[in-house]
Amino acid sequence: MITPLSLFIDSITFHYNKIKVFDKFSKFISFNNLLLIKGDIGSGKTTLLKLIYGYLKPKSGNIRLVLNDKEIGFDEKFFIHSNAVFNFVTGVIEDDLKLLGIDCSLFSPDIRKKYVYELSGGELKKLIIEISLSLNVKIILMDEPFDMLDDYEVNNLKKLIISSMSNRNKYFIIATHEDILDDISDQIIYL
Ligand SMILES: Nc1ncnc2c1ncn2[C@@H]1O[C@H](COP(=O)(O)OP(=O)(O)OP(=O)(O)O)[C@@H](O)[C@H]1O
Repeated sequence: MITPLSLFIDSITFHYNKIKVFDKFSKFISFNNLLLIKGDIGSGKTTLLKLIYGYLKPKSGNIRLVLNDKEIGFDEKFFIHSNAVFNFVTGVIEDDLKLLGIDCSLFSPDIRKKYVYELSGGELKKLIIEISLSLNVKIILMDEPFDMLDDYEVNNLKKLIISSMSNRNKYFIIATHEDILDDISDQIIYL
């Protein structure tokens, strides 16, 4: 049986210079597999995801993910950017796989020998999602995962998320303006 993951957002305030995104925002949510973050354009979905991951720090308040009474560490999470190019450090896919400590043979030479710029936006997004699933991390955070994917790929990605939730015991926190995952989510934060 899966153990619920708890997200504690305790009175956080965050702003970019003069743009205030969160003002003493609080939320406590416990979920089994999939938490969605939804809201209008510019409502703060990406910012909240980055705060949960730890890319950004709140100016005040605090934010924690807790599993089995233990706070989740930075190395137990993986963040997938809305523009997947930002997930690749070296630009050579094989070198990035090595950096992440991934067995390169899991990926075909046709893919791993390529440079990031040789893949389309959709191909790159699929690749980074496959990479994240092969990592030994519990929690995968995704920012707008369906951008740049066609209908066929959107459905494949949904199937991949469903199978990873049940077979690999992964937790997903996904910021999206799409409704495609609503029916399989445990909880939704609306901003
Ligand atoms: N690096 C930044 N510097 C300044 N302002 C920013 C920065 N990033 C985001 N913002 C502003 O913060 C607010 C929230 O942005 P955020 O990207 O979190 O929203 P979002 O809900 O993810 O938007 P979208 O649906 O368009 O992806 C917006 O008003 C945006 O203009």
